[in-house]
Amino acid sequence: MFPLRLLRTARRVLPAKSLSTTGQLTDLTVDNEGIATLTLQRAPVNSLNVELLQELTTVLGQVEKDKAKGLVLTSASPSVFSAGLDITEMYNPNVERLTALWTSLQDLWATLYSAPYPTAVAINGHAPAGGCMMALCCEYRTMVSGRYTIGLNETAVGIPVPEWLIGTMCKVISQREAEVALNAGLMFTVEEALKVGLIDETATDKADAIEKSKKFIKRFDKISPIAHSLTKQRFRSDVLQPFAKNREADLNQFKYVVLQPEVQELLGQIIQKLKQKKAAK
Ligand SMILES: CCCC/C=C/CC(=O)SCCNC(=O)CCNC(=O)[C@H](O)C(C)(C)COP(=O)(O)OP(=O)(O)OC[C@H]1O[C@@H](n2cnc3c(N)ncnc32)[C@H](O)[C@@H]1OP(=O)(O)O
Repeated sequence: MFPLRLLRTARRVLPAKSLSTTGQLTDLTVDNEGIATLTLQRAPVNSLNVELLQELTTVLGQVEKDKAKGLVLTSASPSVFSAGLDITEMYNPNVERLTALWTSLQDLWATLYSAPYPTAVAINGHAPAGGCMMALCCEYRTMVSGRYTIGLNETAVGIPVPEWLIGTMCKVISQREAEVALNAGLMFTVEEALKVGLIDETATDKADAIEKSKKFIKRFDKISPIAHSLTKQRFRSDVLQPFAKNREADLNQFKYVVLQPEVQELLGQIIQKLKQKKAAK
């Protein structure tokens, strides 16, 4: 039996900006056709800390409650969609905070992946790890052309890719392409991402990416919300259902791995490298 929240029975078309909210770390606006745009705005690189993850999940709940026609996800940064999990949250962590980080990530993934409204993403810059995860949850991906990269590079930072995220990736690109990329933590250029189907189309700039995302959302104008949401749910339930059963084990595995001395050492080196890179700019 599907949870009731996954069924969508009606849309409301609201006046422009009527749902507009500005949280600290995100911004939500709604245009005059009822399409919501959710912008990540945690400078400098939208790295996902506990607060950003929780705010995103709360805002997605609001988009659902207010029956927006659909959602476009994007970022306020000129060159980074999201740098993935905030590495400083995983280095020398407080275990309670580490638990909150992973459970908040699980909540965000489950909420966005099972969103009953149409979702699209305007990827306006780099999208490693958690950035790629958010993009993969959406039904349509447009990425701005440029020297950006996208992919699940978790193994390169010492973290195994969780099963639910492997499942999410394998719904988008072939299992073979996913296995090769995820085992080695490979990132795709925009051209490579288009070739393997990780993104659906390229855009010239952010405005173009948002326009293309909205065009995708408008495809559903003549589709019944209940038909869309239930069909989407049926495509995704084989990833969502095992996740719901294994959340606790998934959390324990993440904490076990992150707290290993060699993973802590690697995370420390990555933080150091990022600092040196900044200093060399
Ligand atoms: C769904 C996840 C499931 C499993 C778990 C996965 C674990 C992870 O997600 S680990 C994170 C993986 N992310 C990365 O490996 C990306 C690391 N960052 C970069 O490669 C680059 O920063 C960038 C390509 C995203 C952007 O490059 P750019 O030149 O524009 O900016 P920088 O000078 O490198 O960085 C600016 C600033 O931001 C800090 N920073 C960058 N990434 C992170 C991060 N992931 N967490 C925390 N902080 C980050 C960087 O240190 C700089 O900070 P300062 O301004 O204070 O020096």
